[in-house]
Amino acid sequence: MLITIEGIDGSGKSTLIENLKNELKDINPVFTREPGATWIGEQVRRGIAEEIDPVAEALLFVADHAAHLDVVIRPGLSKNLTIISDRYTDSRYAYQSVTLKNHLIDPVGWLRLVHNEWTVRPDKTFLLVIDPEISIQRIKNEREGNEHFERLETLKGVQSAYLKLAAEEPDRFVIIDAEKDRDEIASFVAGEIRNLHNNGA
Ligand SMILES: Nc1ncnc2c1ncn2[C@@H]1O[C@H](COP(=O)(O)OP(=O)(O)O)[C@@H](O)[C@H]1O
Ligand SMILES: Cc1cn([C@H]2C[C@H](O)[C@@H](COP(=O)(O)OP(=O)(O)O)O2)c(=O)[nH]c1=O
Repeated sequence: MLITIEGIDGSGKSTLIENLKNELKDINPVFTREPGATWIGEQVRRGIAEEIDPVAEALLFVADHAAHLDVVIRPGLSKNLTIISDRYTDSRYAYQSVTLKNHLIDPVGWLRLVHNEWTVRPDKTFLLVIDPEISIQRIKNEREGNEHFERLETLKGVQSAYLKLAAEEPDRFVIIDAEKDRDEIASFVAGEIRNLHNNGA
């Protein structure tokens, strides 16, 4: 089973994942992430830091995804493991719909074509939703915040793209109020994943 955790920068994904590692020890899921599950992730990070051409950047994220499927996702699913990924394809549909909006007429349509036929659809996606002003504040408290995605206007656009995706696939997406207490969020998501795991087993 493939579970993904999505949300804008500073929405609390890493915090949630760390808590899930504790709460789901009995299930022993595989924790993974995009970008960065393979060496291609290092090139993606370089591309982000250098603010390379948005089409080149998008295709690096796609290359990272293809390698991630090959090395982690498909082998894990074939062993019937429960996989939890910190970001996945919806990150592309949400972020690149913003970064490519001045380059392509229909960025999401283009991205769907690029992924079709080889990607693997998640069984469930938990989307952390937060006021982008609050997420920016959270990020500022802990890091420099110079990644080019970590800008208020960008994060507002990314979040509305995420919400549109969630509205299109209500059975897959679970929307989480990311402004709630972190322990409350973690125990709710852990409970949902445990149920899915038990029903799928
Ligand atoms: N539910 C929460 N309430 C308040 N602060 C939170 C919550 N979840 C995470 N944080 C804090 O917000 C910041 C960003 O969280 P993080 O998990 O790194 O987000 P992301 O991985 O989505 O970028 C961290 O300082 C973290 O401690
Ligand atoms: C997976 C993915 C991430 N991103 C962005 C989101 C993040 O701002 C950035 C780096 O991802 P990530 O390492 O998850 O960020 P963080 O610094 O919060 O741990 O890349 C995309 O634009 N497209 C994608 O397909």
